[in-house]
Amino acid sequence: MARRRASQFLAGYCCSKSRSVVRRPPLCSQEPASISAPGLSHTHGKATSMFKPPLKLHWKLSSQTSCDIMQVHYSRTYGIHQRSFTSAAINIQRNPSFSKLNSDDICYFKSMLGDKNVVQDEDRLSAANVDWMRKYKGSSQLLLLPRNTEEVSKILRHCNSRRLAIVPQGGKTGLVGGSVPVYDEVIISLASMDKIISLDKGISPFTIQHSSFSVNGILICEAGCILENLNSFLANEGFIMPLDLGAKGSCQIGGNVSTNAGGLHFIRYGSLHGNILGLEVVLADGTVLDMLGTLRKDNTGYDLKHLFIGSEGSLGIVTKVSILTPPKLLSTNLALLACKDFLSCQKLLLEAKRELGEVISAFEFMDSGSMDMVLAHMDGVRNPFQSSLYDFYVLIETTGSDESYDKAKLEAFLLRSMEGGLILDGAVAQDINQASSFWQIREGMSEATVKAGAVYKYDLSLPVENFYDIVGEMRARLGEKAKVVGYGHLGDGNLHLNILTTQYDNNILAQIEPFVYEWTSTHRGSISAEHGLGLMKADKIHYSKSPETVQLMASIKKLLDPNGILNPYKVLPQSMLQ
Ligand SMILES: O=C(O)CC[C@@H](O)C(=O)O
Ligand SMILES: [Zn+2]
Repeated sequence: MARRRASQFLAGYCCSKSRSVVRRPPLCSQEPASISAPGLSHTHGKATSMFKPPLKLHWKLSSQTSCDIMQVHYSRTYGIHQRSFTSAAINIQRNPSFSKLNSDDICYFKSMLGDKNVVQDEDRLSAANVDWMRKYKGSSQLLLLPRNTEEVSKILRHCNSRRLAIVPQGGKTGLVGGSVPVYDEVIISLASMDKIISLDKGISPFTIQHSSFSVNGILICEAGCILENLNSFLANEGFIMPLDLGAKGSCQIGGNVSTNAGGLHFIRYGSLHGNILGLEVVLADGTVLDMLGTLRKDNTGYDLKHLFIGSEGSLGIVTKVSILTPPKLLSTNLALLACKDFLSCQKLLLEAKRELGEVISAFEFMDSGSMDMVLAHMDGVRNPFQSSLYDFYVLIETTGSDESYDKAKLEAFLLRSMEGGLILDGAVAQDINQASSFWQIREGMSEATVKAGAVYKYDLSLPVENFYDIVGEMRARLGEKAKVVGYGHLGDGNLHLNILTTQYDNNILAQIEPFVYEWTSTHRGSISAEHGLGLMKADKIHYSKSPETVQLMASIKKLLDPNGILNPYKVLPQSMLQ
């Protein structure tokens, strides 16, 4: 790969018109289909036809692809079976203490929710029983659609007294089987609870029943609000959500909170533990816990909301959320860069933190296998570079309030990095369409892995110095049997290790696990950085948490949900709870 001269690299965007790039246009954006791309140093003449209008990503697979995956899975792993896992290691029996639904239960739910919110229709049930990857599948006979907290409370009170297990369901975009039933759990969908209750803008706050304080950018909404809709609403008011995910078009804020989702802007805005100001949660017995505060500081007793953030619906159902929303800044810049090795990516991160500091709003990374995969499987995603593939790519987004200063700062940083050899090639988005097309590459990764065939997914937190080693070790272990790719949130030390094969195979799985968990544990990493444990890793928690810690978690679960009806078989080993 030829090193580019820095002057070549910078020629385009230095001379280009200064335009801020705004990510993620609202739905139905009417951006022009073609653009001139003076800023893409290696895409002159190519970009105009290359970049298409932004596509919305909803993590919905075409039925053809989905069926193929299901078929492979069913026929090769379990035959026709009500449970559908990629992992033979998951071998859980239905909890015998749970009751089976009867006609009285259905009558009760219908009288309380109305017929149309008590779903027994086969098609809708089969959609609700399976996760978006079509890897995890339950056999629930009932989907309930409560419209408010009171209805959630009544459902839980009834289910608890009858010992009917339940699974709370948001947008079903999870990757660890946490949001679908394992057996016949009643599915409680929060989709109908999608009201925005208030936004305190700090100037003329709406009336908020829980607080009369006026602090900038506090949104209160119901749990079923779709993340992207919240962001669109906030954009008009001058704010943004502190959270951004590839699945934003489908995922719901209640699910985001329950899984403590991380995503693309974590490096800037941090964890939901820091951004959630309050929650309303319904406990297993129907008790409504009103913790819907809007205060930045509140040390009165234990801060119980944190128990529910990331508990994956195993301790209670989140029904309302109060969240800090940062101001929407006007200047956004996005650069897609190619690096020769992982060490360069690491150094680039260090230098970027030093030189760009807090204006960095995303620092994403992908290896050449990931790029190759997304180009092969995602329609409309194009390689913005003329060279075939580089070994590593980094996506840096900066967001600030001073357009010319931010742009000049980023340009100077890129120039220095290129001269220092950390960057081989690069492109800076010149407008919204180019920015969207860069993000499509990164945001298309997850869907591409599923379209590529059978995929084993690992979501690891690792010290940056060991971050990429596991990819090499896994390649050495698996040889030709699988394609191993790595991408993720380098700025947060979060690697998405994806192992792609043509079909799910227990021999391959045995070569991956427990090795991947042991390796992560040895390097003092986490086996669950941002996707949760769900069903996939409930019995793997000990790789990242001490026995005493897991024991305390099990005690808390038993205290809050003595009958174990909330999202059973997930998060903690079943053996500790029955
Ligand atoms: O599919 C994956 O492995 C990761 C999904 C998501 O967390 C992402 O960062 O794209
Ligand atoms: Zn991620």
